[in-house]
Amino acid sequence: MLETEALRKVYKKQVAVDDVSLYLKQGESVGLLGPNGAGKSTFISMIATLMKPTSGIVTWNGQDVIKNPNIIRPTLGVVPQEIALYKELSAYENVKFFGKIYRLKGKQLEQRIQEVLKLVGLEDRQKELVKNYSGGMQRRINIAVALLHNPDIIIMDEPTVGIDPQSRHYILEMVKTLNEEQGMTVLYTSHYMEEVERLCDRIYIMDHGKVIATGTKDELTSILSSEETIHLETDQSSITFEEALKEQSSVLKVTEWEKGLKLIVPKNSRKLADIFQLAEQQQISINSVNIEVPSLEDVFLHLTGRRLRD
Ligand SMILES: Nc1ncnc2c1ncn2[C@@H]1O[C@H](COP(=O)(O)OP(=O)(O)OP(=O)(O)O)[C@@H](O)[C@H]1O
Repeated sequence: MLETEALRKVYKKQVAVDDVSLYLKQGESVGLLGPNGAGKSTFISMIATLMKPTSGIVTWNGQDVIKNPNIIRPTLGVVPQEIALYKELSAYENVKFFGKIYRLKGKQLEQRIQEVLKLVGLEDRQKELVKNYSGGMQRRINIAVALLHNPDIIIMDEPTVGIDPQSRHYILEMVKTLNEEQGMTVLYTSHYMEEVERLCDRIYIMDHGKVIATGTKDELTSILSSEETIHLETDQSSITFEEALKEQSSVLKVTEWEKGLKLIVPKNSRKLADIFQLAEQQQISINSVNIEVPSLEDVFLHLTGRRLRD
């Protein structure tokens, strides 16, 4: 088990990670969900022994990782956010270079190179120079490098940011396979709640350096189980309509979404008739109404008053 206790990092005066306690059991897939700047990269740099914490504890099977980084390094694969590859070399040459750093040799090295290239779906294009790869393909090679030494745990820092949909789909499926079929323990950071919902058994929601909620998706959304979300699709935006809705006693929150307004109301509050009446008074046409169970995005909004992607 990998565990942190009150892990903290202060950069000059900025508290980037504020006493975060988290655990990862063997074989679990755990998500760290939070907006940009929440402290996710700093947190995982500390558990990956790439950065010293200001205070706090990291243990791997009960042993102190900060005092002795070598107890975790051989079992850990880290996929950083930045692409860390030699662009003038081919994918094969890159993976081989890093394999040698992991002290793999000869037949074993060749075998592992081909296994990881196959895993990331790029074995057919391994001879091409990395500079000619798309951003998504480069990310996949970055992941291949992290898997070379057959780690038990993989830590991925927002691996799908800014890449093409095909590579994104490939990476998500691969993470699922690594976890479900090969039993690899996964720590996956993202600001895309749908990725974390899809991949992770348990989720930590982080904001401003702190863990603000944790649990399974069902446990987290049950924070809002007494509420439901109404999506109103309208043909125009209207501040007065929005304000009128906010004044309704049983409307808890009103926010905008791309096609209209999103309302959080107590469950079964039977607000629809009132909403339609208000819309008519304001001469707003409602094109569709959709009542939804809450998502992790709603949980984040509820806890912080902001949207995840602000
Ligand atoms: N080297 C540094 N020196 C000073 N402040 C830093 C440094 N690295 C990060 N920070 C600050 O610490 C906070 C947390 O940053 P961090 O990169 O860990 O967040 P994040 O959740 O990973 O976001 P992102 O996805 O944008 O990287 C931010 O406010 C950031 O500006």
